Amino acid sequence: MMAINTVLSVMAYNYPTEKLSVYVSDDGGSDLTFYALLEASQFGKHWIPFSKKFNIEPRSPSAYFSTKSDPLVDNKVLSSIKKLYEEMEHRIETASKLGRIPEDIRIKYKGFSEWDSVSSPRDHQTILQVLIDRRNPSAVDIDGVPLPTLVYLAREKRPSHPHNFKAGAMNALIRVSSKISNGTIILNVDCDMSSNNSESVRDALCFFMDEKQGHEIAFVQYPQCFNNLTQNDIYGGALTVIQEMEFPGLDGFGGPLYIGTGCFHRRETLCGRKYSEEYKFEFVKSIDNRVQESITELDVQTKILADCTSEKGTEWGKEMGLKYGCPVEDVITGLAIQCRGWKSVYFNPTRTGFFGIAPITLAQTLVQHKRWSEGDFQIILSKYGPLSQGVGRIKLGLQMGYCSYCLWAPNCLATLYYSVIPPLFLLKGVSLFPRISSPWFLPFAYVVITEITYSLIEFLLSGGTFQSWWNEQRMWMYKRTTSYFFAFTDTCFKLLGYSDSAFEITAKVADQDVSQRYEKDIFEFGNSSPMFTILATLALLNLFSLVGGLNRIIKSRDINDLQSMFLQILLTGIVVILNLPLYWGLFFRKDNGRMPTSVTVKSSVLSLTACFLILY
Ligand SMILES: O=c1ccn([C@@H]2O[C@H](COP(=O)(O)OP(=O)(O)O[C@H]3O[C@H](CO)[C@@H](O)[C@H](O)[C@H]3O)[C@@H](O)[C@H]2O)c(=O)[nH]1
Ligand SMILES: [Mn+2]
Repeated sequence: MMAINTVLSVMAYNYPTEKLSVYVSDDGGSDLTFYALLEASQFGKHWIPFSKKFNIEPRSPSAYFSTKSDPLVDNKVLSSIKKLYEEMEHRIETASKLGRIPEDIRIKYKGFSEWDSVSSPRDHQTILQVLIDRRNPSAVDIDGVPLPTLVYLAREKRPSHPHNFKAGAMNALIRVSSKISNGTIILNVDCDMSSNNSESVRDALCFFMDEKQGHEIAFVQYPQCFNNLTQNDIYGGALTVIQEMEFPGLDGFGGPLYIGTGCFHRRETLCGRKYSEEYKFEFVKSIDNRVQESITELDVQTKILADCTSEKGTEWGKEMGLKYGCPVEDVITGLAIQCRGWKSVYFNPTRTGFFGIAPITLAQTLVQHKRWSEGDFQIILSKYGPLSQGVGRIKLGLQMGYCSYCLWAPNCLATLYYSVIPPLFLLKGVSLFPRISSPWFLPFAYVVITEITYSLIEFLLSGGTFQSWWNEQRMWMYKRTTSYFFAFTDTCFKLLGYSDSAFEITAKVADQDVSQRYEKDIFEFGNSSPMFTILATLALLNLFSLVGGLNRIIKSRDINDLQSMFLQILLTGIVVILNLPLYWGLFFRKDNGRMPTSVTVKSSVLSLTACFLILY
């Protein structure tokens, strides 16, 4: 349902339907997805004219039905379309509960027969189905207006061939679409990211078609916004500062990063074309570049393009399309495009362009950030990095901008050091920082105060609240000590040739009680990931050190001790306060989202051992 809401939202853009084609890549290779899409193509015949007639926003049906009622929409029409939607939803959900397609439908559409030869999602032939073909005169909505083309693609997958994750899927789509509609501009969205603004296509085109500067622009990136964030945003999912401060900043140095979704690309640039001054694209001439072959011929010719062997001996994944071998295919591809001389644009209109789904558990968030920081770190180490290929090709400011993300992973070292060494030495009674009365205390005080004030001001100016800033500080620490740490070590192993990096998909569905806890801003631990053991060990280590250290100082009744230990007490104290929800999860919670007992035991043993080792 989520995916077809995305599809319907982009099919209903305010844009001439005969110039709009929608391609769905199903890397799961599931007949249920195909079935859902088939249903969506039928429902679209009602939905598209409805949304245009009443000019509704947003155009994802589920998002629209959950908004406040719109006085301009005829109630009778609304309830009938809502009924159609709910019936469709019911059919799709029944089919997915049963795990199979109703027999009558299966017989009616010959497309389903493709699945007779599918043995598993990772081992099947290419399945390409044109669900709505605009060359077909009967492909019209209930008012007789042509519908946008709709294509389903499950590229071939064989265990013997690397499929290259999302980048591989995108490249297959680029090739297949070049044979069917060959649009000049490609918008790419994740399956969970629906359009929230029906003008986005026209808006983006304004940049590309600008008479003075349009020809320099390779892609127009919208911010990645989420509509499932909670008020206090305990997992820092809003990425507030990145979207509101950093990306606009990068825009001034040649343009933002490509972040994989909500992005309009020039097809040609994405396929590897270099920028040149003389090159001016003629939009008018190229309007009718659709392919004229009949659908059956097309099918055979086009299908091959999504086969495993179609990339053999080509530049796909290297100089053409999205690059392979990096967990953040988007960022590395965008950087390569900018290094070829192109600019990008960051566009953040008042009416949000797209809404996606942010991870709703701590584990998902940390895994996502592991992928990001690992990918970004690999970029800087590769020959395509901002400090290698980027030198002289992009502006210094942009190089620095890329570096601030690419160096996330090695940043774990400093954070791990500060969350282990100062507390342990506090416990032992060894002072590591200057005492308050010393002039050397000033630089430390300066750094602490300015860093905190700056980050708070930046956060508030970006539209965040104090509470969510505080929560973000916790996530800052958690990401550095786990996601970035694993990303760093995995990359080192990879360099030594021990492992390979993959794209771990962010979960899109959750148990009801998980979602409920998320909505109440209650931390979700609930699994025994090694990341949680690290977090719990560090939290306990700081707690024991703080208690032990303060105890020693109080007993000694010496003000000098307090003076010389002040910074260590402050640091350890902040870590402990930030970790309050974690202690709660370790010792007091009874629900399924608490820390598993195994983590409690492991982390207690580890932290106590560290404390004993330093003491004795
Ligand atoms: O083998 C794969 C893996 C992923 N995907 C698709 O890639 C998209 C993004 O995957 P998701 O699991 O939602 O990852 P996120 O962490 O949310 O992705 C963010 O980070 C990625 C780079 O790491 C970018 O590509 C995404 O656009 C960006 O939203 C989804 O539509 C997936 O269906 C594939 O098609 N094939
Ligand atoms: Mn996602």
